[in-house]
Amino acid sequence: MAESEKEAALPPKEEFSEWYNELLWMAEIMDVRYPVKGLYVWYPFGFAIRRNTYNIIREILDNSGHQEALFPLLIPENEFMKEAEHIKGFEDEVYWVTHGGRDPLDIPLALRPTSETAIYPMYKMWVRSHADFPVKIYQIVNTFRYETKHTRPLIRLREITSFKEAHTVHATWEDAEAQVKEAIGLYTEIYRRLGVPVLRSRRPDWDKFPGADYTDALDAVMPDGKTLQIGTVHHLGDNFAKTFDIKYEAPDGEQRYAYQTCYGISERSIAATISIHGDDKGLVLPPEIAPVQVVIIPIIFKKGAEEVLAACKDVKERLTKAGVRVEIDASDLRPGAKYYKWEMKGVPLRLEIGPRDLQNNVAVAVRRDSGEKEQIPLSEIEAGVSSKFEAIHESLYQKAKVELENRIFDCAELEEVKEKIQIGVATIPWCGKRECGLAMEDVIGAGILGIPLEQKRDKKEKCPICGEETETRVYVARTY
Ligand SMILES: Nc1ncnc2c1ncn2[C@@H]1O[C@H](COS(=O)(=O)NC(=O)[C@@H](N)CS)[C@@H](O)[C@H]1O
Ligand SMILES: [Zn+2]
Repeated sequence: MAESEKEAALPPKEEFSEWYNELLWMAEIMDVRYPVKGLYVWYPFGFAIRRNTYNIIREILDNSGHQEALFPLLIPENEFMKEAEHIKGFEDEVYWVTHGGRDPLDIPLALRPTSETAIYPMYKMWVRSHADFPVKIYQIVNTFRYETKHTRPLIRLREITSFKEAHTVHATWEDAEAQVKEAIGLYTEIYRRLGVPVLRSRRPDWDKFPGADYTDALDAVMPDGKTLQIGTVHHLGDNFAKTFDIKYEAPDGEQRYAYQTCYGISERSIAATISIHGDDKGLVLPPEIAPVQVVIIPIIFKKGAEEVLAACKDVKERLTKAGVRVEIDASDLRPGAKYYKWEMKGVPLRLEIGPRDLQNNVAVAVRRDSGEKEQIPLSEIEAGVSSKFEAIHESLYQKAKVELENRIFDCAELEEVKEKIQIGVATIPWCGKRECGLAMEDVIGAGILGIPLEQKRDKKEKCPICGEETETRVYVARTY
């Protein structure tokens, strides 16, 4: 895209919605002009962020006993329609393929909105004995949901292009429960690697995944105070095992229904990372996912230009050998225009090298997140750069954690909740009864997000609806 096309300025971040849309375009992450609502195009730069992010997800899953596989996109209607709860949950969202060429298909095929009904008929054939457990398989695919709410790139798509879904099988309800806990831990670690702090909570029963016993979720708090569900872990009980007849031979020779979990992350992981770390100048990327981690800017004067360029090339070679993704910007743009361009793209570290720096045998390192400038001796450039990366990641994560803490408000009554959820997440006591929860949502005009997974139950308070004593507080928030 020509530089001139992007002369439009990036709005300030506090105009979050406009900032977000403009940034996806100016940093060349997504092109939203594709002529189907809810479908968007990954630019190469954005796609590199996706690749680096999903490398982290794969690493963490593969190192915890998961295996990656791949199941078909199209699901025959008779399989899709088997689990009543699941259907109810997805009936209005599923796309159907009804023709092959001009011939109507005798069995319509669903485009997977999620893959339980594609995978579990196969699990029925694969699972034989308790010795087969735990099955821990995941796939990273595109899924399709006919979302009727407002679609948004990376946040609410009709084609979810980066849907990582894990589907596990176990002998007992308790084993599945332990797997849910492991998955929550793995997701928390994935988000720590992205510098994104999360709220972890159990969704209220009326908000759980269709066909699940319960749903635990990870939410990020976005700069506008709304929460974004960036990961969910579902305990499926033996509901799907009964529907798809997934049985195993127990040690005592008995045939038993299996217990299952499933858990998913989508490109919302990237939406949260961009939104939480970005600033008025554009992207601020955690080094591990930045497509360009270091940009070298030669400071050229007539005298000594060759030496400077030669030194820049040498630094680039050494950093490349050390596994760093590095570019030299030797274009004829003015230095200020170069800084603008690479700051927009969130390059974590800029190295400036001019004739004086050469005399002192240093490069000037400028951090994208803090703007801090520091000289690094050229002889230690690899170690210097990698320690800068660690400092940047740690500082991004700490800053985001403080920001999150500042957006959680313990409220005493519902009126205060209504006010606080305009800027963040409120907590309020809840007796746990459905009618009180739904009544609360009516009064507040927003949903109960969930019961925090780690909750200090140290004092008795009163449910604001029925007055019953309770030790439980819930998160309440506006959500995407
Ligand atoms: N329309 C959408 N666009 C982008 N991400 C979405 C969309 N719908 C859901 N997601 C993300 O996908 C995650 C998993 O979706 S889900 O419905 O909660 N769970 C499942 O589908 C289960 N089968 C686990 S994979 C959600 O937590 C949310 O982060
Ligand atoms: Zn109550």
